[in-house]
Amino acid sequence: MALLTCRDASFAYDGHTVVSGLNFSINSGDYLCIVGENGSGKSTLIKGLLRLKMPQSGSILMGDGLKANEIGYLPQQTAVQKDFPASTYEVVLSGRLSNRGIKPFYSRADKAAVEENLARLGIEELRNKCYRELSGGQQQRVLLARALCATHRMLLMDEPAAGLDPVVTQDLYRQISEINREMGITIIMVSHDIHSAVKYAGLILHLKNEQVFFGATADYIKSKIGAEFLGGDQHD
Ligand SMILES: Nc1ncnc2c1ncn2[C@@H]1O[C@H](COP(=O)(O)OP(=O)(O)OP(=O)(O)O)[C@@H](O)[C@H]1O
Repeated sequence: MALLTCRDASFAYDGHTVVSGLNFSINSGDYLCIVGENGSGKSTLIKGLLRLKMPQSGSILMGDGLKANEIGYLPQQTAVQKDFPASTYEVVLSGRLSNRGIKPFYSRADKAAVEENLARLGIEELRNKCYRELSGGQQQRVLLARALCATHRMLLMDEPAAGLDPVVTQDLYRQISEINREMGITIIMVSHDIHSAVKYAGLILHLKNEQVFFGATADYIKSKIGAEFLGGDQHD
């Protein structure tokens, strides 16, 4: 069975439907990019996949033994998060909170997971630095390490490269791609960077307040909607 299946799902705010006709499945190891113009429903769908928002109609099913606490999340950063007064180490360690259960202290396994993910993202030397003093790209790496501490199965990301310069953005996308290929972690990412989306993702979901495309990236590039979106101006 698929890891996640959206079946005829729609989402609404105060009874007003903002995205509908969602029908797609994600299998273990997939890399999906959700694309579309501003206000097309991408973040709303992410909230639905995280179970923070219930569908107005239809359903979202988890399969393959996936549990809600096995989904790591890399949010769009708010000003408050950027100013968080904790060290890199503490921020990454906090990714283990959902696995800790009722134990009052972090275990040796929790600390080992932090070391592993600091190393994986090449940020060991930032461990004692205050999170708010890091650059935007470094902060995203720390949040990625934190999300990896929470999951071995699926990462959801809402525009992880927002506000980063092009070089740092490409580095971040490369690292995310490695995490997908080398660790087999399923990636679902909202991206405004359509060119990077088609470069790295195997699957594309295009929203326009309804699902207008879901399928392989190669087919998306050949489709009318894909060609238009790739050729046109990005509204960002
Ligand atoms: N909390 C909310 N209450 C009411 N309407 C909302 C709320 N959040 C989003 N919306 C509306 O739902 C629609 C979809 O918004 P959503 O944030 O999902 O789009 P998006 O594709 O992620 O946009 P962007 O690319 O700008 O981030 C928009 O019309 C938005 O105004």
